[in-house]
Amino acid sequence: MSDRDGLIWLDGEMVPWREAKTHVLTHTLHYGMGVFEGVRAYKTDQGTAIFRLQDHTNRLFNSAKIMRMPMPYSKEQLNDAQRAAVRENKLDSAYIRPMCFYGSEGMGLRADNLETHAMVAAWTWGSYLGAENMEKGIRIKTSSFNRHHVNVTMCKAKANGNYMNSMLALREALDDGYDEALLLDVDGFVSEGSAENFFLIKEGVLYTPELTAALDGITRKTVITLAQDLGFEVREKRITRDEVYVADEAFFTGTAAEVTPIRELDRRAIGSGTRGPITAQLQSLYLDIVHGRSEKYRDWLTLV
Ligand SMILES: Cc1[nH+]cc(COP(=O)(O)O)c(CN[C@@H](CCC(=O)O)C(=O)O)c1O
Repeated sequence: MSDRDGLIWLDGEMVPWREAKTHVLTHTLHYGMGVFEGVRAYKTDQGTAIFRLQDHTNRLFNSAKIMRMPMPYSKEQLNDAQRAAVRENKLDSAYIRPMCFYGSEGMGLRADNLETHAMVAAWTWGSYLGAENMEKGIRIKTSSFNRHHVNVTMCKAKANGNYMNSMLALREALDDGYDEALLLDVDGFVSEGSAENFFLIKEGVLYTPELTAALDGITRKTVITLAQDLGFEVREKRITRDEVYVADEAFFTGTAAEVTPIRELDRRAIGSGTRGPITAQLQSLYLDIVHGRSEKYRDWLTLV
């Protein structure tokens, strides 16, 4: 990722991509206390637009607040940085990664002179779980790793260090031949994917786990709104893995994953074993919206 042309926003300046470096004694590199976002910009007939930019920036600031990381920039500055990262790199569509981290001002857990730095990079990133899987659906397994207990790390913060749990779960799933992991919470109820929120559909009703150990996903919020606008009932509840086995449909949501159908959990086909009809309807509407093809939800788009 480091050897490419382009520009990265770093601490208020656009710097050449290859020069956007940090010291090996960067505190976050050692201890994982940093916060980040995953944001997508899409090509629309009015130009390139970022989906729910303000919501993502709000969550970034909330994550920093939870981690008690002082933020040296305003929300407006971070919004402008994300728009600039897409625009200055001349990207029609992009995955945008804002990240705030502690620098190399000090080492050790007791370092009291740390400064928060901020970077924003943007690059082209296609379908997160494979274009063909957006129709066929993915195969997932229940992970042997639980999602964090809500009082171990802070699950409403999109914090760098939380993603060791995600990587352990995802790598186990991939090694076992699956496309993604489904993580249970410490009580054994379904929480979320390694980088996605989870939904199932049973007899026309959508169910999604109560947030607790899961990230408060922006795509999850979006899909709940869309489903309700389409007249579907959406319930947040504790979900067991075997409720997924006998569900009619299931899917993941996320900025990177968008709306990705799940066709199988733990070698049990879900419903017909492919993308279900309600999943297809929500996926199609979501993709119309992010590409600016829906007037009703245009407020969610910010032109770069
Ligand atoms: C743990 C987790 N849960 C749910 C979500 C969905 O949240 P939202 O994007 O606001 O709908 C994400 C986003 N995962 C981001 C990082 C992916 C990565 O591989 O890095 C993303 O989708 O951009 C998570 O990381």
